[in-house]
Amino acid sequence: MLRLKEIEAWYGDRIVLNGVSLSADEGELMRIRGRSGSGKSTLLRIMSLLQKPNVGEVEVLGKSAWSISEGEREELRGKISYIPQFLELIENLTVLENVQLALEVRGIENGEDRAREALEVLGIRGFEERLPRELSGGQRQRVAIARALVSSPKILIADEPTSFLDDIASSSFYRLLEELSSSFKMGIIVSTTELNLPKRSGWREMILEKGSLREL
Ligand SMILES: Nc1ncnc2c1ncn2[C@@H]1O[C@H](COP(=O)(O)OP(=O)(O)OP(=O)(O)O)[C@@H](O)[C@H]1O
Repeated sequence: MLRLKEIEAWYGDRIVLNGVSLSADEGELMRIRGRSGSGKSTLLRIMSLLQKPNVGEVEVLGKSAWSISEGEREELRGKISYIPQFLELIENLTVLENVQLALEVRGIENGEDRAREALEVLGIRGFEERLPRELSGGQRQRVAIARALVSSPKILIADEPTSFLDDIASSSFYRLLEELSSSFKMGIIVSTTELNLPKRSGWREMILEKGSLREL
C-alpha cells in the first residue's frame, strides 16, 4: 500500500529524516511515536504526498509517486486522506457543508447523502447544521475524520489525532479507527508524542528518533 525507501528530509542545514524506510501493507494499522520536533509531521506529509522528500522514493499503491506526472500524482493523492495536527475545519461553513466540501473539491456533486452518512458513521448525527465553534474538541475531531472518510480513501493518515482527547475518549477513538479500518479495508497511520503508551493489539508500533524509524 505504501513504501518509503531511504527517505531523507531537511530544512536548511537541519536534517529531520535520515534514511527512513518502511513498507505498510493494505489495511494495516500503524502508530508512529516520536518526541515533539522529531519529524513526525514531516514524515506524515511525505506519506500523504504533500511534501516531496529531498532524497528517496515514495511508492503509493504500486506507483513511484514522484516519478509520475502531476496529474497521476493528484489521482494518487485522492486515495489518501490526511488529517493535519491542527484541525482545519472551515469556521463559517456548517458541519455538513465542511464534509460535503471534501467531495466537491474532488469534483463530486450532490454529495449530501454521502456526507450525512459519513457523519452518522462517526456518531455525530444531529450536529449537521452547527458551526464548528459550537462543537467540543472531540466532536470537531470526528467531523474532521468524517470529512477525511467521505471520499473513501485507501489510506487515512492522521497527525496526532488524540492530542486533544482524554484517556477514555482516546481509547474510544482508537476503537473507532479499528472499526473503520475493518469495515472499509482502509490502512491507517497515526502519530503521537506519547512515547510510553502501552502497545495496542492489532497495531504496528514504530518510533521515530534521531531521524530514523524503527519498530518498537
Ligand atoms: N517548513 C519548515 N521550515 C523549517 N523548519 C521546519 C519546517 N517544518 C518543520 N521544521 C523543523 O523540522 C523539525 C521537525 O518538525 P516536524 O513538524 O516534522 O516535527 P514533529 O515531530 O511533527 O513535531 P510536533 O510533535 O511538535 O508537531 C523541527 O525542528 C521543526 O522546527
